[in-house]
Amino acid sequence: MGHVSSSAPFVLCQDLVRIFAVDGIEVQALQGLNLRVEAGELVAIVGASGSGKSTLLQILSGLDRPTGGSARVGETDLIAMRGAERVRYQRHVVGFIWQQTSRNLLPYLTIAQNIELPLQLAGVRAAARRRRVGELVDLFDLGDLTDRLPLALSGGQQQRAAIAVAGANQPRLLLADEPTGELDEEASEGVLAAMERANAELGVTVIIVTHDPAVATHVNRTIRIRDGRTATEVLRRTEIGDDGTSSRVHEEYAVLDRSGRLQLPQEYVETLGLADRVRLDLAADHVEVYPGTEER
Ligand SMILES: Nc1ncnc2c1ncn2[C@@H]1O[C@H](COP(=O)(O)OP(=O)(O)OP(=O)(O)O)[C@@H](O)[C@H]1O
Repeated sequence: MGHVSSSAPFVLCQDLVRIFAVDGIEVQALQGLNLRVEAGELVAIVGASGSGKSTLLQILSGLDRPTGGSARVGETDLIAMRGAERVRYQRHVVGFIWQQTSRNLLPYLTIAQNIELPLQLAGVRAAARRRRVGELVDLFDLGDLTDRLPLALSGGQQQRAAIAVAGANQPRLLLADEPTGELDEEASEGVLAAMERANAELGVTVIIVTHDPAVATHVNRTIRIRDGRTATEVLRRTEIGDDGTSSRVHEEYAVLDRSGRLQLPQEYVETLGLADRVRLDLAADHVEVYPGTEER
């Protein structure tokens, strides 16, 4: 295994390719995707249906293996890892929250028992388990719900409990696939706030895959995937105006891959009717892109 410099990001995917073969037909779910996430970040991954978001999460969770490229989380090489290391990775490094609320919790265990189970499986002693369950119940406002079965909870409450379960063993990376997909707006807000709390209080790096535009206000970086590649990123930061008031500013960036490739936003392409080839001009401090066929 190669040496990892201390400046490497916590999550690093390079040129990730995932090809599925169905009935002899190949589907390229990921076509050279690049992703960097620093330790402690809270990011969202958005993109149209079929753009490869779930495929990426399956690879990061250790459930699936890419066809090509490299993927690393902390010290773990997700492509090289084998049996025992894969199990250790899934139990201790990543936590996962599914869209289907019913898939995250065992229906015949109470909320407290659900949170305790991963601790039991990890061999945590009874006293420490009780203490940890108490902390998670407080952190995610589950106090009145601990003795209930999952089906006696609302969808939003179930997802908050799912975050507590996923965070029980102090994972370093929390992955959520459409965690608000089955929820109304108010319940979604509660779940996204709980993801923020997990990030801030448990210090876990969080990646949320979603269609939900509301997520943008809860994260500092939104990564848009198109056709299995990273297309653009929106960074959110606080700007202090001349009058001293602060406001949140969103800035959109196109992502340049290691080979210098870039996806232009679809609306630019359509507005200027760009197709096949474009003409590039290098100016002193920027690059200009012109429709290739037009006489100028
Ligand atoms: N196990 C599989 N077998 C065959 N094809 C697959 C498999 N998983 C995903 N695909 C295909 O790969 C592409 C990307 O799928 P993926 O589920 O990653 O997209 P997505 O962005 O998560 O979409 P959605 O938002 O609808 O969940 C799609 O064309 C999909 O049909």
